[in-house]
Amino acid sequence: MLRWLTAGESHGPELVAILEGLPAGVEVTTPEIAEALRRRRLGHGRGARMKFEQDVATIVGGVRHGRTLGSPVAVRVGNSEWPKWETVMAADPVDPDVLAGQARNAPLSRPRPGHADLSGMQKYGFDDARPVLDRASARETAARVALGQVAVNFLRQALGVEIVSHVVGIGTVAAPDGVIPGPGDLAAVDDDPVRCFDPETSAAMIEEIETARREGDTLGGVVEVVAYGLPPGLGSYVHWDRRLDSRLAGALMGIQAIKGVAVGDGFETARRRGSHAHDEIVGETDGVRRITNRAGGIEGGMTNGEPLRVRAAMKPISTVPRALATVDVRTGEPAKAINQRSDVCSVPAAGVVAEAMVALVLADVALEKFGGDSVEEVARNCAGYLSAMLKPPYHAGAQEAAE
Ligand SMILES: Cc1cc2nc3c(=O)[nH]c(=O)nc-3n(C[C@H](O)[C@H](O)[C@H](O)COP(=O)(O)O)c2cc1C
Ligand SMILES: C=C(O[C@@H]1CC(C(=O)O)=C[C@@H](OP(=O)(O)O)[C@H]1O)C(=O)O
Repeated sequence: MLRWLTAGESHGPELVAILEGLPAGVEVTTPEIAEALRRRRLGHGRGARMKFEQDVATIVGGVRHGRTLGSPVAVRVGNSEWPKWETVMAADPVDPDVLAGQARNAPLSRPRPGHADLSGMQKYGFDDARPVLDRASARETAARVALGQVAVNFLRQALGVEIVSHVVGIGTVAAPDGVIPGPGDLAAVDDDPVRCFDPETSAAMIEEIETARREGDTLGGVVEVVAYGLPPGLGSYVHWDRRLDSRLAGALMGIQAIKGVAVGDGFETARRRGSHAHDEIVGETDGVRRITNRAGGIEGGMTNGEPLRVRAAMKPISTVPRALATVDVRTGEPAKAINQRSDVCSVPAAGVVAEAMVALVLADVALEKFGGDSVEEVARNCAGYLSAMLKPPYHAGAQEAAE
């Protein structure tokens, strides 16, 4: 079983992330993790903080000379802005006179609609939204992306799996169906300002973001993650919590602001007749394949050998510059929500986070299926499974006749 945990606040000194259960021998370096973190900062529509803040990645456990040891992998993602926040966010009590002089330390008493602020204050008994928003913030996704890169390397090295993501919708602008990046197209996607694989749609998306910015508004959208090279049979139909689709949905919904997940053609499939909703199977000399991939590579909660395709829908950024109505919790009077600097649209970044979550879940189900304490052992187990896997025709006589 693969487990992962993150800790840290948005304006704290650093985020900390641990990945436990990975085999030994996965090649991974600090520059690769730094590159994944750089990609997460990409995208037209990101706010000022993305420009001046640096993520400082350090691997502090589980890796030696560029290879995992089989022990927990621990990564720190330092926040270069920490000196500005040090007093406000200090772990230990700070002299009240020193704190009184800090503008940043003023209690945030006007909770922002769409954020965790108000419910978090009620739940944990805070009269200040700061401790809530600092952990609820999507800054935490940097820690997940750092671990996701380790999972990406494992999947590539053990199974030859490649993961790409792209933006398929921003606001009401949608990319045409069927325009999907191939396994080697990630750099091409990243070159686009909104990480959209269709140039015409990309231009319209940028325009949409600029219009929202001018109008003091924010946007959401839809990202798609595609994984190539997965063997059939990862996940299972035998119990709800072993279904790969359920685990992917949970992991993607666990990203801040994700409000919907669709596997394959998702909600569109519900509008079709059965004759046009499923993927017909044809025999080939070396096995079987589906003529279409409407299911997105998952049937019965398992991979079916076709590319995995999963989408996540992100709500518009909650900190709307044209500030939304709220209540000042000190007075109970109507107020405008706190309005710090913020992204107008973070959908391209959410795509990179979604890749990480998909990679972690796929690494988990791959290890469940193939076990193994080293990358080589996992690869051997997978190769053995594939070579022994039943291929049509199944009955013994036909197999013998074919041989
Ligand atoms: C990559 C990424 C960046 C985000 N940036 C911002 C931001 O700058 N401002 C903001 O208000 N919300 C931002 N969000 C969204 C908030 O974190 C999210 O709306 C909030 O946590 C509440 O969402 P929830 O109801 O799903 O928890 C971002 C989300 C992601 C995934
Ligand atoms: C810091 C990141 O994203 C932040 C996510 C975020 C939120 O509310 O989720 C709000 C903004 O931070 P602040 O409130 O300090 O302006 C974003 O910049 C990041 O992605 O690294």
